[in-house]
Amino acid sequence: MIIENFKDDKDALRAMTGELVRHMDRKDDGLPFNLALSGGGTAQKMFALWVDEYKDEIDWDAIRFFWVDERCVPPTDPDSNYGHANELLFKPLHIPADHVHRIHGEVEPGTEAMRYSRVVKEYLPRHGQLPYFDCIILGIGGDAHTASIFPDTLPLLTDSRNYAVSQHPESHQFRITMTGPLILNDSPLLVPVLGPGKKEMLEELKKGYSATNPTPAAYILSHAVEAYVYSAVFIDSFSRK
Ligand SMILES: O=C1O[C@H](COP(=O)(O)O)[C@@H](O)[C@H](O)[C@H]1O
Repeated sequence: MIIENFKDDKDALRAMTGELVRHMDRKDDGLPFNLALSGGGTAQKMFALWVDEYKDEIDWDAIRFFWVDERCVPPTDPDSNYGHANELLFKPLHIPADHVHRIHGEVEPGTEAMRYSRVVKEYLPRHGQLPYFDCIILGIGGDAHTASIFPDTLPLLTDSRNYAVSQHPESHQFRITMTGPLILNDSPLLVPVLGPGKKEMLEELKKGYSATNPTPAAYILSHAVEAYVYSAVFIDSFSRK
């Protein structure tokens, strides 16, 4: 895991986007680039920057969009991760609907987690037994949750399903989340960490996953083959193999 600190959110997102573009350039099999998006405030900033600065810099037509997680609400709900991507990215860039594979947050969560697990299984190539994304953009919350795997839903880190149902510990909102084995199936993890209240959590992350720091983010970042954290929350840059 490498954590690099930048002077502000935009610079962190620019560095992350540069790495995304390098991954796209390296892919030379002529097949679509399968990208898994996260949601939340960080993703909203990222979409706005992409439209402002990367409209003509990224081959948008080559990308097929998937999600790391979704809140179980309709797409028109202000909480919908797809809803933000649609308003802030897909509509402004005229992304074709058949390039977007969203999680149906409006459907019964258990049924939808199974359906989306199948979609990903059928659509994506495999590495070993599991589907493989060309890049996963992963977020981390102030409580060190990642995807929608929260400190009180740790079994999802080793769940054998591709996607499963989770629940936010405070709001009790249902979520559908990619599970640990799929997140850790060799896909490059690009991890922008922006927003207030995340400094302490990042300092803890540097210590790695242990009995005293058993958080979802620490588990994922400690077990990932390649994970790069782009932050702007004022910690020293850090690298650990
Ligand atoms: O609830 C969620 O939170 C995380 C982090 O979001 P942020 O607002 O702190 O940037 C996000 O990665 C995840 O996709 C989302 O559903």
